[in-house]
Amino acid sequence: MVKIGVLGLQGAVQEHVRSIEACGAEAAVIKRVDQLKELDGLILPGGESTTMRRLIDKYHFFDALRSFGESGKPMFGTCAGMILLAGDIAGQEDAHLQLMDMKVARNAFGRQRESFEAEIELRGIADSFNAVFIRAPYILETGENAEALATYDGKIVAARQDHYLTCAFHPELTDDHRLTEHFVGMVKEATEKLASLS
Ligand SMILES: NC(=O)CC[C@H](N)C(=O)O
Repeated sequence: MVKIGVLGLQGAVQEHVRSIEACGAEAAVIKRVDQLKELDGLILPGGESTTMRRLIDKYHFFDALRSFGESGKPMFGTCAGMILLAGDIAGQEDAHLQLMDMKVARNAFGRQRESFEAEIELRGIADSFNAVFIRAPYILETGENAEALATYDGKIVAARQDHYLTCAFHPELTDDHRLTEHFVGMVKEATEKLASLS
């Protein structure tokens, strides 16, 4: 069984744990850097990216999170987690982990639409998926290696690049676990591949 962590510094942590377990994988809340080495994959949850970044620095997670991704272990960033993964953030000089080749815009759906739900198509994953958006970002552009998996209102709201997965909404807040299941599949695949290399 693969073990998937949820970065537990801030945000929607428990809901992701429940969702990982519903997909038949083992889940762990990660609060210390040394816990990362037990993991096959990691979810960066939704919450507040600025606060999360402050805590990442405070608890010395920054380099460890980058190395985790660079070692080939899958990461899934949801909402604020998408902002943390992005290589470029509109209107901001410094991005955070810069593990995914994409430019994102924060709080991008506007004030009138702070939170909403929408049915979207997740390419290759679900024809119709109820997506919960909360002060959501979206992807303005993706690099060559990234593949857009979903759009809403003409904006890219989910993407995959190699072993990185990201979405602008909160898949952990409904009982539809298909996107998390997709990530669990990515983790299984990567774990087998990394084992065969070692
Ligand atoms: N629900 C969320 O994760 C919101 C993200 C938040 N707007 C941010 O910039 O971090």
